[in-house]
Amino acid sequence: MSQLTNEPPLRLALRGESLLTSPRFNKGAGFPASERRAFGLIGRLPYRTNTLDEQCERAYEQLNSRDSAIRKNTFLQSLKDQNWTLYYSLLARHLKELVPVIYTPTEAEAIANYSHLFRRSEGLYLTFPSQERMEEDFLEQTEGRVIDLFVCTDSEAILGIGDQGVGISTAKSVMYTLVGGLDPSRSVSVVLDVGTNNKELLNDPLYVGWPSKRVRGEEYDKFINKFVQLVRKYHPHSLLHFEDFGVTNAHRLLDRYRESHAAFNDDIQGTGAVTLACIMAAIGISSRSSKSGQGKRLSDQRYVILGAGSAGMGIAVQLRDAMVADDGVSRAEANRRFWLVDRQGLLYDSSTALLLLSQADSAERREFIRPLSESWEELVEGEETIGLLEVVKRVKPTVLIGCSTAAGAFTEDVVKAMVAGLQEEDPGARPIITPLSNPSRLVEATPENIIHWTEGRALVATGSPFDSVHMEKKEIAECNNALIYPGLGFGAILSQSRQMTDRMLIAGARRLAALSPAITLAVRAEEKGEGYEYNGEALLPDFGEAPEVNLEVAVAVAEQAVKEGVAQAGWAVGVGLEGLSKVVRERARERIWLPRYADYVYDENGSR
Ligand SMILES: NC(=O)c1ccc[n+]([C@@H]2O[C@H](COP(=O)([O-])OP(=O)(O)OC[C@H]3O[C@@H](n4cnc5c(N)ncnc54)[C@H](O)[C@@H]3O)[C@@H](O)[C@H]2O)c1
Ligand SMILES: O=C(O)C[C@H](O)C(=O)O
Ligand SMILES: [Mg+2]
Repeated sequence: MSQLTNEPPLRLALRGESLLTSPRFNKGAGFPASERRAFGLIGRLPYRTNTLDEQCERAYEQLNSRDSAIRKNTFLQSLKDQNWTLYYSLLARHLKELVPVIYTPTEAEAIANYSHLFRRSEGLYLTFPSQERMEEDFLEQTEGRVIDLFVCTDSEAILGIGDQGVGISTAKSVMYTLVGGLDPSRSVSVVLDVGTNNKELLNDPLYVGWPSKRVRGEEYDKFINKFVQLVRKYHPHSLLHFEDFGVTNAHRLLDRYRESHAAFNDDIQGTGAVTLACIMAAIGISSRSSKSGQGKRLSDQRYVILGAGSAGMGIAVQLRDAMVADDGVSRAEANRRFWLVDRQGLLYDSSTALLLLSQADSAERREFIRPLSESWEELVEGEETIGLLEVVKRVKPTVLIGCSTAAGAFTEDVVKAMVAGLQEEDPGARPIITPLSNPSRLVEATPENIIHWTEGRALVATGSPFDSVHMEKKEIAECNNALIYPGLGFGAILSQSRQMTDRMLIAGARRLAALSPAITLAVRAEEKGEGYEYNGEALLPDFGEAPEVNLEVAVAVAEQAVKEGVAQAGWAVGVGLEGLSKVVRERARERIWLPRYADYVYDENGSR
């Protein structure tokens, strides 16, 4: 028995060098004397045994001797290659500080330099020219393993930095463990290498991916399908997470697979869910601040979204679905609350706009196209594009969302026009502005600027982390899908849901919104019968609280899966609604993986 955890010792078949080079089981200087003897490690390690605390202290010192975020990122990557327990313990102890180092925004730089920083391979690389042997390669790494999660990418639209050939899935998997509590030995990061159209990479002799133009069309679909069918055949209960696929494939693939497997597209659904939570919280604050009523309901708002790609459409659809579910409005009515602006300006039914649309896969977009009849005619005479500023002046949005990759697109003019439009109705109105493009340098406007241009009135959240703004002490929430997807995924895995349904996503978002610091304070004040005034609290919980928050999200999602009858886990079958919450929470707590050393005994038939 482990003295710390009361768990039985782990039976291991690895010894000596193989144990020290297994990141999953290695303890480095943390191996106690008894295990050093049993596993042939005495001469392989210096004398003293360190505690995990001491190891973390040493690793933190080493990390801090690196002077830039990218060098810290590479150091942490090496640590992960050596010792998972130490890596995750260190991250967990400095969560808020280190999430931006291993994930957004530093991960963008790491991926852009993937081939030059490359040291050790990680995960499963499935490459187009080797597709004949895909099953063999897949089984080589997965056979006999229990796998809960596959995170796959074809790297065509990495964050806002475009086609990177290979990258991203490992950083996403790390967040599943770090904040979602998923056992890292039960997840696989998959690179689906179908080439790249990035000329710099193609011309780089050190590029490690397949140096060929991107495969498209039927051949591409067949390749992806082959992979998905392997996942379905060998791991039918796993969650299949799609990340950073190009806009022409993202929706299509999700629609194709989501009925038959628990498939999830993070850029569409993760972003949709975290933004829904953020907007719910923001409306909670704006409606309390506004005299004439900015409106309490999602359907009371006017939304302008810049960038109608995977994220923009995911957000529109998620907000729309929540309006239909919560506000009792029809789908058509809810669609009319949105004005989508892309490269060609407002999406409206002019011939040019439709021609541009037909070049992209636009089934989702079509529902949101504005009819020309709504008094834009005089504006478009002789010119076909209706730009963001004009849209903002006309629409007077209460919510402005950016997921365009267009750095600085929310100009002072745009933001001030939004304020002016709202103040016509109510001088106390609070514009809700969320520039979500990543990494930080692509943000549509910095929080600092937005807060100043709006004289402190705006409610702001961003995609990448930003410091708080001192004017009126505004805390800037990070509205990044990593605040919710680990919990959404854990909920689906915990319940072995056969699908990730829309209602599971809404349940997760609703739970996250309820945990908003700004809302929590408002509700507390009201419960005590005290007056409430917004004082700049963050709209969403901080990443430092992400593990607790994601546990709550997971519980909400798993509960919803049971209620909807899509949960297939043994514990979920036949469990009644009464006491469901308690059962789900207990199951979740049992499943959470925490970075700590188990005791080992040698067994030649044990794990390796
Ligand atoms: N905060 C988050 O959690 C989160 C999640 C997903 C995506 N994002 C960010 O959102 C951005 C978009 O991601 P995506 O996955 O939707 O990419 P995408 O390529 O699918 O979509 C981008 C869209 O923006 C449009 N666009 C490009 N330039 C524009 C301009 N100047 N004006 C208006 N529209 C323009 C493109 O035509 C496209 O439709 C990225 O920067 C990404 O990092 C953030
Ligand atoms: O990766 C992130 O930080 C969020 C999102 O998935 C993105 O593509 O930007
Ligand atoms: Mg992404």
